[in-house]
Formats: sequence, structure tokens, C-alpha cells
Amino acid sequence: MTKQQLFEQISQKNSYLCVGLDTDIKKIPTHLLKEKDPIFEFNRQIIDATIDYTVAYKPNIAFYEALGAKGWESLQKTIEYIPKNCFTIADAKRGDIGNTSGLYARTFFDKSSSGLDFDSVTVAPYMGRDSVDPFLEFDDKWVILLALTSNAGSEDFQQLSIGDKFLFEQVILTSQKWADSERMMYVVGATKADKLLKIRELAPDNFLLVPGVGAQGGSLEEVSRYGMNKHCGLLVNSSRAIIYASSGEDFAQKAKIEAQKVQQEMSKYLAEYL
Ligand SMILES: O=c1ccn([C@@H]2O[C@H](COP(=O)(O)O)[C@@H](O)[C@H]2O)c(=O)[nH]1
Repeated sequence: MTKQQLFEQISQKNSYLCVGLDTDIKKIPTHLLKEKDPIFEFNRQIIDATIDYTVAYKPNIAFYEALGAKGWESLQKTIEYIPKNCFTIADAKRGDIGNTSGLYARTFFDKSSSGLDFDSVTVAPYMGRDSVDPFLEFDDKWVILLALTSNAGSEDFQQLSIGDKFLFEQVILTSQKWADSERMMYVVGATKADKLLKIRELAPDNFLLVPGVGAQGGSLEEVSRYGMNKHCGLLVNSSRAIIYASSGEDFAQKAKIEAQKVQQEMSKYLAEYL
């Protein structure tokens, strides 16, 4: 999906919501456990319920890998099921020497190899350019580079001062030379909304994937106020607050209500800040 197509979806749905499919076999409603593939059945119903309010879906790969071959199969079926006009994110946080990164890229981007055909993958910047380049060799696919993450541990390295900058600022500055805003996004935690103005100086045109609203308590209002650019430039993820809004048989209905609430708030900010 191109940047323009993503913006068109945002404009059509009046939403920049990304629903996180952090589907945990231990948390899904027990009535689903009798299904042949409970994880896929849960995802299918969540997707059906939230599709009108959502422009992106982000399965966190850990939740699928933890289940071995069965989890991988559920992931493949889920990606196949998501309509092609929705942006898909493999939240895998990969990156290795170039030779190995090439295999990670094939895993998430090359359907003929792995059965998966994501639009994007999250990548850790720590190993530098040659660890990221192999992901960029796939046309029309996106790298979402970890810049400033939502967790407390982002202080350990990302917020260290190096010269007159923080390390996460240098990550953005340097990586701006690796790909343009048609292929590169950045992860910025919603819990770090106070840093968004500075981040927008360094990356004015890039989309930002912003996890950390909902269960982690980040403010959608602040993220939208300080992070939005002229193409919206935001995909705000919420996982647990939406997909586990209820643990009963009404889980999909409750997820729909939560997604709609977020979308309605987003439509207000799109009118105000875009
Ligand atoms: O900085 C980061 C990067 C990734 N995540 C991931 O996003 C979701 C958030 O889930 P919630 O339930 O909405 O808190 C999850 O998959 C994380 O691994 C993040 O939270 N922060």
C-alpha cells in the first residue's frame, strides 16, 4: 500500500486507528476454545467487528510464534482474511546482519516463501543500515523503525544524550537517508507525546506508528495535537483495550463499541488538526 492509498483510507474512514491483534490463547473467551482454530476465529470476529473504524491491523508476532506451527497457521489465515485496503503491520521488531535480515524480510513480505504478505514490519535500528536495507529491497513494502518506544526502558538507551541529541533523535536523523517517507515509518510511544514536536521537526513527512493508548494510558488527544501532519501521518495502535473489552460471548460487539469510540475521537482531531 502506498502512502497516498493509506491517506485515502484514513480520509474515507475518518480514522487512523490500528487494532493490535495481540491474541493470547489464555485470554480469549473460553467458548472459542472448542473451535478448530480459536486464535483465527477470535481474530476473524474482531476484524469483522472493527473493520469500519480501522485502517490498519497489527498482529504482534510473539503471540503467534509462542504457539509454534499452529500459531503460524493462525497468523497466515488472519493476514489472508484482512481486506487488502487495510494496512498490515508485522510487529516483529527484527533486524540482524544483512544476510539474515534478508530472510526476515522474506518471512513477512514474500508470500511465495512464507505464506505471509504484510505491508510492513517493525525493525530495530540497533544494528544499523545494512540490517535494515534488506527489508527495503521489497517494492511497496514498509519498514517501521523503532525510534522512541512506549516502555519505561526507553530511558536506558533511546533517551541517552549523545552530543546535543538523544539517541532516538539520531536514529531518526540517520535513517532519513536510508529511505523516504514512502517507505519508512517510525514507532513512537503514545506515552512519549511530549517528544512529538521535536520528532516532527526531524521527520515531518513520515507516518508514525504510535502504540500506548488504551491499556498503557497514553493520551490520544496529545498524540494527535503534537504528532499529526498534513497527511495525518499517524497510525495509533490499541490492542488490549479493544480486543479484550469483554471476555464473554459479546467480545466482538464490545470490541466494536471500543473501536468506534476511538474512531469518533479521531474524527474530531482530524477535523481540528489536519
Ligand atoms: O513502543 C512500543 C512498541 C510496540 N508496542 C506493542 O504495541 C502493542 C500495544 O498493546 P496495548 O495492549 O495497546 O498496550 C503491543 O503489541 C506491544 O508489544 C508497544 O506497546 N510499545
